[in-house]
Amino acid sequence: MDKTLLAVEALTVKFGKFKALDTVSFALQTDAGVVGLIGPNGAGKTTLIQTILKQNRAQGKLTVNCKIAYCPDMPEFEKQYTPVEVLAQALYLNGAKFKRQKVFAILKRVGLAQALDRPNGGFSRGMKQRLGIAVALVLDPEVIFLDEPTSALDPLGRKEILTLIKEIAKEKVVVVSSHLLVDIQNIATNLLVLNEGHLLYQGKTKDFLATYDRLAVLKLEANDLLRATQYLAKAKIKVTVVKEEASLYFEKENLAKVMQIVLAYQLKFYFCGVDDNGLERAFENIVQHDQTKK
Ligand SMILES: Nc1ncnc2c1ncn2[C@@H]1O[C@H](COP(=O)(O)OP(=O)(O)OP(=O)(O)O)[C@@H](O)[C@H]1O
Repeated sequence: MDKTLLAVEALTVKFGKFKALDTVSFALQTDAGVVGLIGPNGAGKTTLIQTILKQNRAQGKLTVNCKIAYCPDMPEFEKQYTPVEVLAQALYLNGAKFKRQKVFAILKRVGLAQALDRPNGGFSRGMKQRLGIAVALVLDPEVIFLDEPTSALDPLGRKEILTLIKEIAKEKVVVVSSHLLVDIQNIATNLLVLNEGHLLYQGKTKDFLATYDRLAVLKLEANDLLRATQYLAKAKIKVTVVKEEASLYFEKENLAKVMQIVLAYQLKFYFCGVDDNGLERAFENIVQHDQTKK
């Protein structure tokens, strides 16, 4: 049965008179998978993580029924330490025993098997990110918070870390805070959406997209853009034309009709469907219509 690992009720955090978090309530169950924690700059994401890690004074109720680990956006370690030594130190500082087999297994899992004996001072950002995740994993948490895990990485490094996060989330809850909404859309099954200290949404990513992003896109060869616009207008399908992208945006519910027209008139197209930017559009919509704003 799914267990509640962590719950916050009416959590409020003030810095002086300013409320960085305002009566935030949510719960994380064991089956939450990857949870995307998203919100504009200053929304309160870091404050929320720090408060859950008990680094801030807060009003409200915080219930933690599990072990939690945290990895910052740019993890740094004593430069001369090898990954094995970094993990040994983390275990030592947490009063846990060093188990060679376990440490090696974790370093292999995060993709550092080839760098076990190298001082981390020479590691790339991606490797340091992996080491940070390994440190979090070695403490056997049930929930891991990752702050901006892909922001400093190149596209390949980003992809690898996203795959690793999905893999870890098969057995743990991974809360990922990020501004890279395409990444979040790709990995998060659930979302926490914050704006100006208020929690605007918690729930499934797919329900969030269904509610706040109603658009699908047809990407065409530029020569066929005009023809496509005319045929769709004739079929009374409302579209938004983005000429520079040779794209037409329309309501998702018209997808089947649009496909029929595309095929019937043999329009040359690259893509027709729901794209990777849905979360960005949905996020803009919910933030723009935030009713909690005074
Ligand atoms: N120690 C502090 N003292 C005063 N104000 C603070 C403190 N920490 C955070 N704040 C304020 O609280 C608000 C929320 O900040 P927080 O860092 O949690 O936002 P965030 O969502 O993590 O933003 P970003 O995406 O920019 O990292 C901001 O207005 C910030 O200036």
